Amino acid sequence: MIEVRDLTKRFARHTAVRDVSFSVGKGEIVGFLGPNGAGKTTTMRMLTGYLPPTSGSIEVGGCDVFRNSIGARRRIGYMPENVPLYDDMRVREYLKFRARLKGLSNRDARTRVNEVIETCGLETVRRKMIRVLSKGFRQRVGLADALVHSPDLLILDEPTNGLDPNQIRQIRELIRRLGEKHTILLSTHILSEVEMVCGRVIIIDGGRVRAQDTPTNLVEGMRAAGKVIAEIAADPEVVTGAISRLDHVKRVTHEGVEDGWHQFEILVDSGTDARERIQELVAQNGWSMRTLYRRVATLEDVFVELTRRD
Ligand SMILES: Nc1ncnc2c1ncn2[C@@H]1O[C@H](COP(=O)(O)OP(=O)(O)OP(=O)(O)O)[C@@H](O)[C@H]1O
Repeated sequence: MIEVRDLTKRFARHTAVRDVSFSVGKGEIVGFLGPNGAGKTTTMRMLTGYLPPTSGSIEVGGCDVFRNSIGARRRIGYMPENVPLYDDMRVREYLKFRARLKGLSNRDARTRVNEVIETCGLETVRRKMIRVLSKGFRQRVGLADALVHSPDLLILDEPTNGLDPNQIRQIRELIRRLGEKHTILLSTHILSEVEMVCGRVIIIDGGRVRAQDTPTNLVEGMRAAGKVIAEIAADPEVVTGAISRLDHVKRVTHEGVEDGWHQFEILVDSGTDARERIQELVAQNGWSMRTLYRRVATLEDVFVELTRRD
């Protein structure tokens, strides 16, 4: 459904997106993750044809987004980060207006608007002015707008941004339902959301793709790399230095202290387990230790590991 090849976008001297390539198959729900400023919005704006790339190519449903922009846009429903709505229009009137702008006949527009109002749970507010809607309902209107011309592909830029936990859950459920009929590319900062709805994840940072895989494979890869947590009552600098010198230990981070017990996070090489050697080290030095366990990795660990700045 989406084929992105060597996509680059430069703004004056700043390169926001560099040589990004990925594809999204029909029916997939793909999470697009990255820290602030990673290049997610810039990439999504290029995918939807709003921003021309400096170089590279994008095909959506077999149409080149720039050479055949009308064909591509017909297949794309885009919900930008801050949904621009007309506050002085009523929900139904606004959606009808948008449907007509997207080329639907008067009759088709009426039918589709009724359908998307139902799909997006907007029945109770269909006659309300957009100005009076809560943020959750505004997001639904944005989604209904993205859906009104029956696109195959939905591109959603932080659809749950700024919503309360109940609204987040409702929008997430809606996205999951939409995923039964549509291909979805979705950017978000909420990693638990990605684990719940996305079959695959693309992580970008500094404008480059750092990883793309299923959430499970990413987490498994991380788990294989392994993290051990230890709480030791001894000088943290001495402990950090000694553990760092053990074989297969990649990094030791002093996480904090509680009642004299210093907590350390120890990253070890794939397939190794440093716990026995840490135990020996603690015994040899006569330190006290109250915790030593391997920690199960989460998608958040993968994200932090791939995008950390130090
Ligand atoms: N029109 C522009 N002119 C100049 N620089 C820009 C422009 N748009 C974006 N940038 C820069 O490109 C980089 C990527 O921005 P982008 O908005 O794509 O990031 P993002 O991953 O969507 O971040 P966020 O999660 O904060 O929305 C940033 O450094 C940003 O300042």
